[in-house]
Amino acid sequence: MTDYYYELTIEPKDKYELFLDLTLSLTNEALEEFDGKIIARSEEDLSHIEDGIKKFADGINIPCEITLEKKENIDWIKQYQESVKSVEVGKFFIRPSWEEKKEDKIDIIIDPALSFGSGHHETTSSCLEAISKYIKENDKVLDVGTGSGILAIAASKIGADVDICDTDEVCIKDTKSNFELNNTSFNKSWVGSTNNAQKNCYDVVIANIVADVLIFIHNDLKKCLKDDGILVVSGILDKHIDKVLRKFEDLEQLELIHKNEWVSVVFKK
Ligand SMILES: C[S@@+](CC[C@H](N)C(=O)[O-])C[C@H]1O[C@@H](n2cnc3c(N)ncnc32)[C@H](O)[C@@H]1O
Repeated sequence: MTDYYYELTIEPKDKYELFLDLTLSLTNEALEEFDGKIIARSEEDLSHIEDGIKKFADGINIPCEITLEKKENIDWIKQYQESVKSVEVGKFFIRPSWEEKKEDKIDIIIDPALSFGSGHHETTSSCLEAISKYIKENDKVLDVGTGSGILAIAASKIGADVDICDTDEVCIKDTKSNFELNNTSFNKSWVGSTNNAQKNCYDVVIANIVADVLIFIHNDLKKCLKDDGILVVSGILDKHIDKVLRKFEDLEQLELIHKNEWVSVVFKK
């Protein structure tokens, strides 16, 4: 890509089609037509076309405004990449694949995609803090509502044995490719929720969903936990925290993490 491109704008006051045909015959570039104007863009200088059109307009005595501008080329891919930033949370450094890893942190690569979970959102970063603190090697972990798979990847990088589920099939697909990208693996995956999970099976269950869904699935979340197991629930707006806490009153509350208006809670069964 060159640093500059040329933009030629032709605005004939009459016989528009004639000018259009002539411009088409003079360049191989795609033309834009807008508001009675013909616009050609090229990384090559277009002054020979400007001259030709001027001579033609003078020859047939039709007024025609012609401007040729040299404009700066913008590298849109570079601009987009610069807008996607890495983030450091707990033991983890989450980065897009085009950024360098950080030596003293556990490396997680998540490229922007449709599924939720880049590490920037308060709910995800609170879960990553909880994972840093509560998950140990060989723990059996279930990530409910895995999204991009970021939390499951984090747990697997600590050495946990991870299962994943999400009601959205696309998320399961994205999670699989993100696991490959991170050169790590999970155990089981399914499209669906905690009602399909094995009972009394997990040392840690993480669910970053929303308050209403957490309330709806609260019994299943508890059932799949082992006795003494840890449950991390997240995605709760602070105005809904009381109604969520009421559903988990039978568990011991270990920690409540508040980030802006978002609350996450860590319980022990
Ligand atoms: C806020 S995203 C969390 C993504 C990721 N775990 C993170 O922490 O960034 C919530 C995810 O939960 C999924 N989800 C919604 N309802 C669910 C349910 N009842 N059971 C399982 N997953 C659900 C959504 O499809 C979405 O991918």
